[in-house]
Amino acid sequence: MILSVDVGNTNISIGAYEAENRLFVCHILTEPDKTEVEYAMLFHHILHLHRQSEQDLEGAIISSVVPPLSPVLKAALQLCGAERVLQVGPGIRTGLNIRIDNPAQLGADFVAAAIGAMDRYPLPAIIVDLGTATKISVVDRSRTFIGGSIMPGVKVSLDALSNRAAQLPHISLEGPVPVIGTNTVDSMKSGVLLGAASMIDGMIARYEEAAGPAASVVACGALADVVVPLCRREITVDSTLRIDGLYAAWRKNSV
Ligand SMILES: Nc1ncnc2c1ncn2[C@@H]1O[C@H](COP(=O)(O)OP(=O)(O)O)[C@@H](O)[C@H]1O
Ligand SMILES: CC(C)(COP(=O)(O)O)[C@@H](O)C(=O)NCCC(=O)O
Ligand SMILES: [K+]
Repeated sequence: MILSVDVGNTNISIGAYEAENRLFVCHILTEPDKTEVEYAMLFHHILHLHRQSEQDLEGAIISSVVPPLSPVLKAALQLCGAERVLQVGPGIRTGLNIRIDNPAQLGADFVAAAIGAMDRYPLPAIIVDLGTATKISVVDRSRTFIGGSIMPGVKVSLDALSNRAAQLPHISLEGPVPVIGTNTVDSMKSGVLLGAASMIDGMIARYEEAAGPAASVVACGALADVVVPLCRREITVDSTLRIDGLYAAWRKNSV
């Protein structure tokens, strides 16, 4: 069994794989102060909860945008018996050409999602990743990552708004979203959710003006389920894009 571990600024997403099969997916909170033993205990329990044995754990692949946690998670996975632990970064074969000013600067979550997209969807692909930050990027027909956009995440901007405005409550993003709000909560939902959806539609149009029509538009990230249904553009939600992309990278490096 191989674990793919995608460390974002809010959640650590974990996928377990055996040959062609994904055995389970789960998410834990990103907690930079936890030690390797604490993460090892979490991995241990996660495997147990999913009726998997630590004995079967062969290796793992990590993508991390929280640098101090990378060595901690690597050590935790080794404590659980993973002999080989890879990390997305220089020296790892991904099949993706990264053609930006400084490829080493690119967040590993962009890389993981791009590998997932080129593995499963027709190219050129536009990828919309709705995590802590909202990210949009494009992989062209020749499997080249040509660049992207980074904006405040939907929840991050909502929280910032509630924190900064004395009369605005903290709200959840569930339920119906009216276009024209007639009370504070509905007006916030309209602004934040339809605003994000319209921004994404608008950005996809601009990406296509700049890079040509996309053969696929794919979305991932925990907020994709809330925002993508509000978009006008047809977008495929693929919640396991990053962790499946990581496993694809593992396989490319294990021959
Ligand atoms: N059910 C949920 N579980 C986790 N995060 C959620 C959930 N619903 C919304 N969120 C929000 O989604 C964002 C995290 O998305 P995720 O794709 O896990 O991001 P990251 O990889 O940056 O940690 C946070 O802003 C979080 O508040
Ligand atoms: C843009 C990000 C903060 C997004 O993080 P996330 O939403 O996945 O937690 C992360 O990809 C990052 O730190 N990137 C480095 C800068 C870059 O990609 O250009
Ligand atoms: K994550």
